[in-house]
Amino acid sequence: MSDILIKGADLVGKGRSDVLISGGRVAETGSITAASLKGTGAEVVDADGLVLLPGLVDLHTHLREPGREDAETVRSGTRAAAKGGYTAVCAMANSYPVADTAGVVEQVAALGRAAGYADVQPIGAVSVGLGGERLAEIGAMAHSAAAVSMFSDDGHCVSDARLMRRALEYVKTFDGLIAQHAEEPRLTEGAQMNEGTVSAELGLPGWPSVAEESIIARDVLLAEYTGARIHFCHISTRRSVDIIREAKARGVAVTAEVCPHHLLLTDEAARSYDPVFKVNPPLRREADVLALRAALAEGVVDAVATDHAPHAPQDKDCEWAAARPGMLGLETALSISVLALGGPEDVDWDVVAERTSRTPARIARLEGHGHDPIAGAPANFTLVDPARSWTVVPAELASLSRNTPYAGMELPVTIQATFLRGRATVLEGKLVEETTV
Ligand SMILES: NC(=O)N[C@@H](CC(=O)O)C(=O)O
Ligand SMILES: [Zn+2]
Ligand SMILES: [Zn+2]
Repeated sequence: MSDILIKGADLVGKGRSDVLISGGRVAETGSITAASLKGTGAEVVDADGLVLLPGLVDLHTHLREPGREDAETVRSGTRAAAKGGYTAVCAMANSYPVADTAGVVEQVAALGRAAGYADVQPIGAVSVGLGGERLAEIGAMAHSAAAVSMFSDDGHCVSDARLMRRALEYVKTFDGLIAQHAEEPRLTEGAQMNEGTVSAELGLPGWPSVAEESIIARDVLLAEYTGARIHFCHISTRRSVDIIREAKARGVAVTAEVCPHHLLLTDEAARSYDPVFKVNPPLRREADVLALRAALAEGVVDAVATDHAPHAPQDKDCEWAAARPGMLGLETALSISVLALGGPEDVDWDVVAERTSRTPARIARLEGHGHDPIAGAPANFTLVDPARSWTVVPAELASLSRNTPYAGMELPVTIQATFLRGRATVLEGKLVEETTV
């Protein structure tokens, strides 16, 4: 692997510098001339006008392998991740078979290594088969080669309070984390979209905010009682933010993520009856979007997570009620995050780095990720052009699926390059086709 000299990048928005990468780590920063490197064979990457960020880390990715390789594979999903500026993704457990044993999580991690586009950290299921009844082999997954520290039944809520209590007590023994999909199932039976005036007008059964908020309130109390860490997936309402803010003020070990689509889109989109806008939790009201944006800027919401949820055409190109919930996210997340945090000209890149990389890396205990470019740091970075916008063309996405809600939209900022431990996975905005680990 040859050395790489990144010339003239704006380091996390704090000023221009060169960065020399050698042996997968940052060797040196400052002013480094190409001439002084003569003979070392360093590849020079011109980063004039580009912002260098720590490689993005996604706490919530559905890679669909094993089981639904028609919608996504570990390889196609991590290629989408690299294109989106990600160097690490946490793979949700709702595959077929479910990732509820050491064997499955080890397989997913191995597929990630073989593909070589981003580090894949498997998330283990909380309950056997996501059934919500018996704890999965949490200890075996934690102690496996995949070293699982995050557990989630995502797609389903751990609605049984006793099971949640036991799961929290268990993961606390090894500093693990439960990531909860907060949805009280009795309040969302048959639900199709956010419960409100739009659902009433469209005649679609509603998914009320309180179904999310009541579980978050309960689980904050269980986390406080057990002293364990809890993380809330894809929070979508203003009152969820309030509950989390209050819990944090009391010192409860709670963290939360928000998805790009909940920072931009509202339930008005359902008027099109286009199932591309069907997602769980559903798109909410403008007031929720604004509260989530403010909470993300403030840090009450700790991280942006994509909830990248690829679906095959037959599961999306059908009537609204029959369609599966979920939308693509990896290739558009940074653009939407920048929009939600003030737009490309006013955004604080340090806040972007905090919410999309450093904090999620800390939450998932991914020690090699979320580091700024200082000497000795692992070279997991992405280079962003803040001045170049792009138009989302579904057919051009690296994902195997096409269910993006942003088709045809012009979005700010483009990913120019991504480096995974000093090796380019994306260069000049394009995937590097040969990746050898
Ligand atoms: N978000 C979704 O609408 N769908 C997710 C499941 C989930 O995140 O709950 C999926 O796996 O498709
Ligand atoms: Zn979920
Ligand atoms: Zn999900």
